[in-house]
Amino acid sequence: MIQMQDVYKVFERKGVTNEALKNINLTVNKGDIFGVIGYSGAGKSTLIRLVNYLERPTKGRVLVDGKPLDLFDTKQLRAMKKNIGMIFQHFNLLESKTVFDNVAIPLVLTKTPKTDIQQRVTELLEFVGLGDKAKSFPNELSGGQKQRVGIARALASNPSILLCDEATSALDPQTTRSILQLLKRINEEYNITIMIITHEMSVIQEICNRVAVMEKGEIIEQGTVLEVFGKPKHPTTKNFVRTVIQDSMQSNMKELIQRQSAQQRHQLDANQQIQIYKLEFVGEHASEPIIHTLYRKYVNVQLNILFANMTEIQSTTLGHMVIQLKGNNEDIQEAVAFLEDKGVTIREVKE
Ligand SMILES: Nc1ncnc2c1ncn2[C@@H]1O[C@H](COP(=O)(O)OP(=O)(O)OP(=O)(O)O)[C@@H](O)[C@H]1O
Repeated sequence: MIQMQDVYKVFERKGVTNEALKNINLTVNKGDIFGVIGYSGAGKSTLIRLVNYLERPTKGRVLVDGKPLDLFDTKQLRAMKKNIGMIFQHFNLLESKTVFDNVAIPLVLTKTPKTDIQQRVTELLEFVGLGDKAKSFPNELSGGQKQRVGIARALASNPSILLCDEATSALDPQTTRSILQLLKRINEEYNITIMIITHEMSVIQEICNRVAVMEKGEIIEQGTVLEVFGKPKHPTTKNFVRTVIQDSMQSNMKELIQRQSAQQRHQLDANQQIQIYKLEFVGEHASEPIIHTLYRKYVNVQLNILFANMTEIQSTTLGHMVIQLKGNNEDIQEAVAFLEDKGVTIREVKE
């Protein structure tokens, strides 16, 4: 478990003060794959570097497995660092050493017997899918393979925590996916807690169970991935979510519908109206035939689906829909009440 309590980090250089982290409070539970997302300069790298004490907080406390790092002596800090592996965007491999020797580095540093090193490195290379690359040099590998070496090296000392600093940012989408799947296996099979920093929401969507969104050194929103993707509150979070979930129509579609609705309104009977609503479904509501029931039950209301999208987050379906309801006000309100009763979040869209 990793905890940060009221953490601040201020950098001072040549008389210039830079408040990189402000009032950070977060808990990463054992077994989590915890994502931290933010734009460049938000403070993500500084935050993750506090966990293995590459940076020290100016104020506040970082605890690993309930123990405050600021109270550790040198020996305890060394043991803590052994317990925390880290992988990097640019892999940080030694070009002059073979794949085998790169993975062996942490074990050589801790004076592990040669036979144990041989066994452990061979086992790790098999695990990351590089069993046949032991004698290769980093410049003979693809980006994805280099990151696999980085992962094997980070696992060499049997850590219980793995920190990933933009680990897939230099990789193409397909390679990114395979590396993320490998991280998921590490989390599940070795029960390693993972903390990932990224600027890509697709990374969070793919493997994280919890997420914190950072902006200008602060955490502006955090929660389960389902909560944050389902109901983002802060405008920056909404922008990130929109990069992976299309929750509304494109603007040219909106204009077309506005024009059509305006024309239809001219032809309405005196007591009729047209209303447009945005619906959000989460979990089991997304799989129930709610719209079908609405259509069958409220025969005086004409239903028109203008937009629909379903996304899977953490094995739960998230649905977004825009519908047009035409009828008299009372019937429309009854239909809306039915949807609310079914747990659908519904909001009228004003044109
Ligand atoms: N060693 C340092 N000395 C001075 N300022 C620093 C130092 N490290 C980071 N900063 C500053 O702290 C702020 C946060 O930087 P950080 O690298 O943590 O952000 P980030 O979200 O990881 O950005 P990026 O995605 O671009 O790496 C920035 O304004 C940066 O210039």
